[in-house]
Amino acid sequence: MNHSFDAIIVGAGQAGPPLAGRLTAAGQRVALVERQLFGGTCVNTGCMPTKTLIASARAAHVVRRAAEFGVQIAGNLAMDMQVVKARKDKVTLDARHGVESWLKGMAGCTVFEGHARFESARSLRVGDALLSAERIFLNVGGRASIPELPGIHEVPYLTNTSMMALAELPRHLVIVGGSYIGLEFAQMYRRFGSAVTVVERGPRTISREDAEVSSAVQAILEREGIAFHLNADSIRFARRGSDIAVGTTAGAEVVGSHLLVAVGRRPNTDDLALDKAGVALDARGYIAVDEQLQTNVPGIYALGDCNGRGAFTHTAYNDFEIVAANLLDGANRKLSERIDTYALYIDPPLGRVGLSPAQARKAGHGVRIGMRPMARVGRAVEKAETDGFMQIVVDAQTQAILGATILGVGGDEAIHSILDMMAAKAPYPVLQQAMHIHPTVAELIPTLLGELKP
Ligand SMILES: Cc1cc2nc3c(=O)[nH]c(=O)nc-3n(C[C@H](O)[C@H](O)[C@H](O)COP(=O)(O)OP(=O)(O)OC[C@H]3O[C@@H](n4cnc5c(N)ncnc54)[C@H](O)[C@@H]3O)c2cc1C
Ligand SMILES: NC(=O)c1ccc[n+]([C@@H]2O[C@H](COP(=O)([O-])OP(=O)(O)OC[C@H]3O[C@@H](n4cnc5c(N)ncnc54)[C@H](O)[C@@H]3O)[C@@H](O)[C@H]2O)c1
Repeated sequence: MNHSFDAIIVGAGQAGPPLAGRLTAAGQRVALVERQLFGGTCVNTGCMPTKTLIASARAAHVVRRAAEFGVQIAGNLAMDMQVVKARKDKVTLDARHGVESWLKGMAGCTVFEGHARFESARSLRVGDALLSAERIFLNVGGRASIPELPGIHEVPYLTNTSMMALAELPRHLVIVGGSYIGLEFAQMYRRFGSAVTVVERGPRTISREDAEVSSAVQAILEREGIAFHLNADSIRFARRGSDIAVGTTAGAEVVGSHLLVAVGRRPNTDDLALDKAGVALDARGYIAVDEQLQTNVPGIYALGDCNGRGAFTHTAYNDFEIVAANLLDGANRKLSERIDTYALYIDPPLGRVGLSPAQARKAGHGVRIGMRPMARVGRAVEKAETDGFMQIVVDAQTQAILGATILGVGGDEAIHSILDMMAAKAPYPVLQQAMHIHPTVAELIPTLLGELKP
């Protein structure tokens, strides 16, 4: 069957559904294709389920510390992993059904459930249906990358996706990959009560961060009892009875009951028949896009994780906003105008915006830096959560705020105070002179700016 539309959207992740909303509201006839779960990674196997599980893990952590706050609890703490999973499943399912029913009830939007493959630059096949349109938007996301490491196919391994079905407490969870996914799961399962070991090939965890952030994060996690094997240059896997042995360095191995592989993600670009449309990939296999998110083929756009220009829900959503504004509102928004920002949801969280000190120096800025341990932040002291530090980097000549790091309680929220000033292109004295609410973490940001050092 042939179907003609004004636009085809492939993928119901973070950019596709809101784009369908804007295009149909503008009177366009839209086809939206989803092959698996509405809401994509964030809703089903990424942000939402992990942050829900992290909330359960934090509850356990707070209970363990109860006596410090004068709260006496009789008996031992016990996790009911069935309840933990059921709570996570409900949050995920509610969100998935919300996206699905929104799209299926959207006037002007026809939903096709199946795998889409290009037949030409203007058409895609989904099962028996051949869809054609002048504009095609790819929001196909990515999946866990599983490299051909020695022995990987001889052992049962988990990814962020299969972790979602786990309803038991691993005796010993070994996590290969010490970055965002690995560290969030590491602390979560340690707090649930598992022994946890992180095996990382590089010399430090979260290697995109400055070394002082990596070491502070590792120290926080080690204090909770998580073991780290860094510089693991002999990663290999073997069965040991019902357990799994993970080779780390020459002659050394870690044996655990469960294995999570979290060594990065790859885009879902290999099964789209992009060659039939002539869409070019970059060297890493991501769909190459210009400042407006358009591919080398006019009329075909790529949004979200599949374009390699961001790897977060907010970057996927921002891609949607740029495309919608340019196509429907006559704007000229550009990808390069957005400011990098994200959080790592260990507890306390790591909030990041813009350049780190090392990145700023590398980019040629003369820098001044404000730095304060959370132990000198009243709000953190009151809450007895004094791990971490806050740090801000400004340009010594222009007074522009270049970036900031808040590793500490409330860091994921407080960082927005700095992000928004950067978006407004305000020089740092504007933020320094703002009166902030006491007692908050953010109230120390003006203080930090009064303590800048070269
Ligand atoms: C464990 C984990 C935790 C995370 N935590 C956070 C976090 O806290 N904060 C944050 O900002 N980001 C987080 N992320 C990243 C975030 O989930 C992703 O950046 C985001 O979901 C990307 O959205 P997207 O729309 O690009 O793609 P996706 O959400 O992956 O959506 C793509 C959709 O396209 C569909 N699809 C693919 N190919 C086809 C095809 N050929 N035909 C039809 N349909 C197709 C897929 O089924 C999928 O539904 C996390 C990721 C993981 C894995
Ligand atoms: N809070 C958040 O926003 C959040 C949370 C989780 C994931 N995410 C997104 O998901 C993406 C993927 O996260 P990730 O942690 O899987 O990947 P990553 O690319 O950030 O890190 C992969 C890690 O695995 C290590 N590694 C690679 N090969 C290895 C090997 N053979 N043996 C041992 N270690 C190896 C790397 O050195 C690196 O530390 C992130 O880029 C992020 O955008 C975001």
